[in-house]
Amino acid sequence: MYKVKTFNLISSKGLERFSRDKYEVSSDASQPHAILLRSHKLHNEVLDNSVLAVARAGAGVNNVPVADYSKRGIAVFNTPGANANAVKELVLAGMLLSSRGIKPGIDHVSTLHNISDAAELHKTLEAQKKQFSGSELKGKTLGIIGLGAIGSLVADMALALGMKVVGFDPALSIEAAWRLSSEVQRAENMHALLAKCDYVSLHVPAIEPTIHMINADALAQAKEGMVLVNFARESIVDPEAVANALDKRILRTYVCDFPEPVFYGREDVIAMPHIGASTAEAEENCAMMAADQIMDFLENGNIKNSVNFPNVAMAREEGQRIIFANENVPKVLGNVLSVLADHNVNVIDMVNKSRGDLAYNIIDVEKMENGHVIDAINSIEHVTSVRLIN
Ligand SMILES: NC(=O)C1=CN([C@@H]2O[C@H](COP(=O)(O)OP(=O)(O)OC[C@H]3O[C@@H](n4cnc5c(N)ncnc54)[C@H](O)[C@@H]3O)[C@@H](O)[C@H]2O)C=CC1
Ligand SMILES: O=C(O)CCC(=O)C(=O)O
Repeated sequence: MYKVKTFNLISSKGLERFSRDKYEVSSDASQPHAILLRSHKLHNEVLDNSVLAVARAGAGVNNVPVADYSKRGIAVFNTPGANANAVKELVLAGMLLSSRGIKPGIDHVSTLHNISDAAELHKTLEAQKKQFSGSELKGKTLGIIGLGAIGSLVADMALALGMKVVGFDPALSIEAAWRLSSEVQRAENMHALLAKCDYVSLHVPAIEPTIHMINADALAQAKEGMVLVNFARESIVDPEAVANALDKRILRTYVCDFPEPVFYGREDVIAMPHIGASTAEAEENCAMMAADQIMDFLENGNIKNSVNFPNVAMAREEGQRIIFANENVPKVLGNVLSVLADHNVNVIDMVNKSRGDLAYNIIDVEKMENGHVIDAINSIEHVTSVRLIN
C-alpha cells in the first residue's frame, strides 16, 4: 500500500485517480511515500525519511525546499501549464479593473440603496457616471516579463484584444519559443521593456535572479503612468519601491495577487487573495496531473515534469525494477553494476540520465533471490536514494 499525504484542498478529481486498493491518501498519513500539496510551505516541515516524491499541484515550487530534497534523492514535481488559463483570465480582469471605473462604480452603486424610486436612481447614476470613466486596452502596449505557459497565453489574449505586446525572457525554452506568437516583439532587456509599456505583467518564477527584480532601479525606467500586474509572486517586487512609484505617479496602479501591509488603504492598488489559479478547471487539471505523476513515479519509477530530476520513462519488463538516484559524479553507475554482478543479478534493461548535479537510474533485473542487493547499493558512495519495485 502506498501512502500519500496531502496539504491544502486538493480537487477530488485528482484524489480519485488514486485507486483505493493501492493507495491511502489523507492529510494525516504517517510515513508517507509522497506528498501532494498546493501552496503549503514545506520549508519548516520535518519530512519523514519515507518520502520519495513531492508533487506541487501548480506551477510555483518556491514553497518547497527543492535543493535540500534533491540532496536526499526526493523527486519534486509540478504541473506545468495546468493552471495557466485561469491566471491568464484573471490578468485580463486585473487590466480591466485598472483601466475602467469598475470597482469604484460598483461600490458607488451600492451606496445609493436609499433611493427607492427607479427613475430617480437612473437620473442620479447618469449624472454621476463621468467619475467612473476609463480607457481602453486596445492600442496600448503590454510588456510581459516571463513568456512561459502563462506569459504566452497572456500574449495571445492581449494581441486578440488589439494590444501591442513586448516580451522579455532571457531563459525562454525552445518549446515555449515555438508556442509564442511571432507578433510578440522582443525586448533586449527588462529596462527597455519597462520604458515603453503602458501595462507590464509579471510571469516569472520566484527564484534567486527574479527576487525584487522590480525594484527602485527598475521602476525608475518605467513609462510614466504604467500599470504593473503581478500574478507571479510577492517576492518578485520590492513592495516599498512599488509604493514609492505609486506615490510619484510613475505607476498608475499596482494589480496583484499578493496583498502586502504597505498597500493597505491605497486606492491605486488592486489586491486579490492569491486566487490566480482558483478555478474548478485549474484545480482539477493540477490535481489530476500531479496525481498521475506521483503514481507513475511510485509504481514504475518514471519521471515526468520534475523540477529537480531528469524526465525518465522506461516500459516495464518482467522481473524487478531497481531505482536509484545519485550525485552526478563518475563511477557510481559502474559501482552499482558491479554490485549486481557480484550478486549474480542479470540486467534486462536500464536507463541512466542526469540533470545538473543529480543522476537518476532505472535498472530492470531478473527476479533476485538475494535480499541484500538494495542495502549494498545504498551503501555505495554518492547514492542518495534506492528502492526496489516488484
Ligand atoms: N497567482 C497564482 O495563483 C499563480 C501564480 N503562478 C506563478 O507564475 C509563475 C510562472 O508560471 P508559468 O508561466 O506556469 O511558468 P513557466 O515555467 O511556464 O514560465 C516561466 C517563464 O519565466 C521565464 N524566466 C525565468 N527567469 C526569468 C527572468 N529573470 N526574466 C524573465 N523571464 C524569466 C522562464 O524562462 C519561463 O519561460 C509561477 O512560477 C508561479 O510563481 C503560477 C500559477 C498560478
Ligand atoms: O494552488 C494555488 O491556488 C496556487 C497556484 C500557484 O500559485 C501556482 O501554481 O504557482
